[in-house]
Amino acid sequence: MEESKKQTKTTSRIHGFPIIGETFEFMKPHDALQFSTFVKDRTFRHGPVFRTSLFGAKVIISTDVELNMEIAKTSHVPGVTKSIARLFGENNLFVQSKESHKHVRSLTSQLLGTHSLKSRMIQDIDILACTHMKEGARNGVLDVKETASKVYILSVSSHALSVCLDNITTNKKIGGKRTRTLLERFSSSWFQFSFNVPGTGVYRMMKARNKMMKLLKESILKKRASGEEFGEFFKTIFGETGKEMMSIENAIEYIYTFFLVANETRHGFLRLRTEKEAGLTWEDYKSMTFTQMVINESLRITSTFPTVLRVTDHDVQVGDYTIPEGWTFMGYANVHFNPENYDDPLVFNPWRWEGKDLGAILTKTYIPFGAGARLCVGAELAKLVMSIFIHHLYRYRWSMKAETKVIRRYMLMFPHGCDVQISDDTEVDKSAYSI
Ligand code: HEM
Repeated sequence: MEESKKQTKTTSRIHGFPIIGETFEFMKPHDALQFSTFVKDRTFRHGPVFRTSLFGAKVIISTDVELNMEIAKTSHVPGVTKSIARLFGENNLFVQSKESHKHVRSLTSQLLGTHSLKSRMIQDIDILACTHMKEGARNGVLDVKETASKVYILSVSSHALSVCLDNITTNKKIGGKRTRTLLERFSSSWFQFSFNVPGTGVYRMMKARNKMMKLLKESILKKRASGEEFGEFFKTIFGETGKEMMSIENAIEYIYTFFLVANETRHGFLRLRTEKEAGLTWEDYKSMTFTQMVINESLRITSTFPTVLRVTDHDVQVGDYTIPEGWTFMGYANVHFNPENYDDPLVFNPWRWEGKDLGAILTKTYIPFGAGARLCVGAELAKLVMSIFIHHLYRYRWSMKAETKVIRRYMLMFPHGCDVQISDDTEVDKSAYSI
């Protein structure tokens, strides 16, 4: 059957130049709290589902909630650009096959699930957030994005990746500064055409990736050869019984995935330096009701990017729409901005969450972490880190710098950094502070 006949309700032709298609319009920076003009204009002209061509791929963009949910449930293949697929690697179990994906998701749930957060990670996150904020207050300035990224990567790494990180941060050939440079190569090249030729961002990114992978492999093999006992993370991924659940190559790509996702790849590493103080408990976290209302509202209103990203592996029929096999599908969370679901949807109003289930990461009208088989595996961790971060931040006097600007160019961007002025010169009665 011809494509045009198959797609009964999408626009009849793809616009833009050959190969490049509409990539440049799509990637134009826009206000982070608004949908891109690209999506708004085309939805207005062609309806909630339309076709386009981006980064050399045939793409369907949808703001139709039912279609988005159906694709999320029935399509397993992640919809990433070729440059991202290259970055994550061919052996990456998250993308290799349905079975390998199921396997790594189940491992990741053990590593980042509620039990692990509750029993171990909450304390590290608390210490890290507290330490970095104290240091920021001493210096009078705190880069919020960089600090949050450090908290993510270090809280995961202190249990999971410490073997590798130790080697990477102490490695003589590629010490701290070089490592940072390697990591900086990535984020700017995520959304690019996939030509891997010298001089391009993708080429530099792939070189950096190969160096990082080499270091990770060296670290694991060294640790194995030393006969030292592996920590819990490696016992989980390699299995306790000596029967390997994952090859070294797969394990390295798996670990590397977390470098990329948790770090968003452009921040340096700091070590845990403080002694454990009497920290937050799970009960404290669960009682931060207003903080969680703020987080839910922030995730609702900032979901101006596609949260369901797939390549269809079969024809999908929903109502009048038929999405043909092999197309990249980008599902936008328009449902967050529908006045039938949220009164005055463009207003930031945490109180709308009062009395709702604040722990839910997915409902019919709330999809900031995606849905279906590829629902974000870091969602619980993300919410915990954000809560603890806000909890500590509000113990200081702080204000955004006037020049700070947040834009979206598919990814969130902070062209003038994300610094806040911060000091503990405050008369607020901290003992009475509870959010
Ligand atoms: C506020 C923070 C975060 C947001 C809004 C977010 C959002 C998302 C979204 C929309 C997806 C795609 C789901 C789909 O296609 O249906 C996703 C997938 C994923 N996320 Fe997150 N994420 C966040 C934080 C994290 C963190 C902290 C980690 C790990 C440390 C993480 C790891 C992953 C992984 C591994 C996947 C792929 C899952 C799979 O393919 O099975 N995310 N995330």
